[in-house]
Amino acid sequence: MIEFRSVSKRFPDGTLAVGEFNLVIPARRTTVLVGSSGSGKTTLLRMINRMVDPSSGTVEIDGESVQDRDPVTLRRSIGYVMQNSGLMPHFTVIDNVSTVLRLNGASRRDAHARARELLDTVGLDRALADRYPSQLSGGQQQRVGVARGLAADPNILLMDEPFGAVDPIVRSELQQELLRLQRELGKTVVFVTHDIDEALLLGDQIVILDAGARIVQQGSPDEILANPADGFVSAFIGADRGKRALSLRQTPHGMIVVDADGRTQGRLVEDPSHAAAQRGSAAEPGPAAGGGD
Ligand SMILES: Nc1ncnc2c1ncn2[C@@H]1O[C@H](COP(=O)(O)OP(=O)(O)OP(=O)(O)O)[C@@H](O)[C@H]1O
Repeated sequence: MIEFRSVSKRFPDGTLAVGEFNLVIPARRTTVLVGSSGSGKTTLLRMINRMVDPSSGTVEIDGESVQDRDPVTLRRSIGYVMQNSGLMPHFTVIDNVSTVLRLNGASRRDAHARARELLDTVGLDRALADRYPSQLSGGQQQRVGVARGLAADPNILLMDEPFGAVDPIVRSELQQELLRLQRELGKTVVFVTHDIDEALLLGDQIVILDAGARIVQQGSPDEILANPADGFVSAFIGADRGKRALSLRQTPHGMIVVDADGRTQGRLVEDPSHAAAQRGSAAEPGPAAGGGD
């Protein structure tokens, strides 16, 4: 678990990037920080691994203040994936992925063996291991970035707009890969994005931020979609637009679902898993059903 307690960050030029910020980030879940440009998302992320130190307040990991940890060791124990992959251009893929392992003392042979496994984990062909970053597509570079972030098998993975610079199709593939990885690995992921659709897709917890990292709303995707806290959140999630505002319409052919523009989107069907759960609970003998004669 990561906890921000009354954290503020004022940069030397006087900019207040984060003001009195409090948040609990649960372990083994994905928390998405979403907000417009300059709302302090990156600053928050970087305070977790001490790339930025708070001006006041504390950031704790499992109850221990990160200020009490050596910044270099702390940084190597936390995965960090950024936009444009942040790969070292003169290192091959395999060397980029194995750098942290080597810094942590692994032999070259062991580090490379582990790095090859990581290429499998993120869905990259091992044949790419000896290429340089410039010889990869943007999507492949981001996968290498994720492999590198996972190299030290960190409990925490910080992701700063990792899919922001790739085209929409590749972006969607990478999002699906992250969902799969998260199901398999169960890391504590803190993910920063501008994109509310990405936030709703990936987040177990979503934190919507305004300037100065003021929390406008925090909750699960369901909670936020069903109950936007105010007009700002409604506008941000597009609550009244397109597929976010579905309604039922009776037609001569049956009931259909239409979007905010009146375009047909589909029909209502029973959710099979929900129906099965309902049947299961109906089959269990309730208190009144027991006892008999
Ligand atoms: N080193 C710095 N010195 C001064 N001001 C800074 C510094 N780094 C960030 N800021 C300012 O702090 C505020 C928050 O920046 P931050 O990068 O955390 O926002 P963000 O939400 O991640 O933005 P974006 O989505 O554009 O990346 C901004 O006003 C920014 O200009």
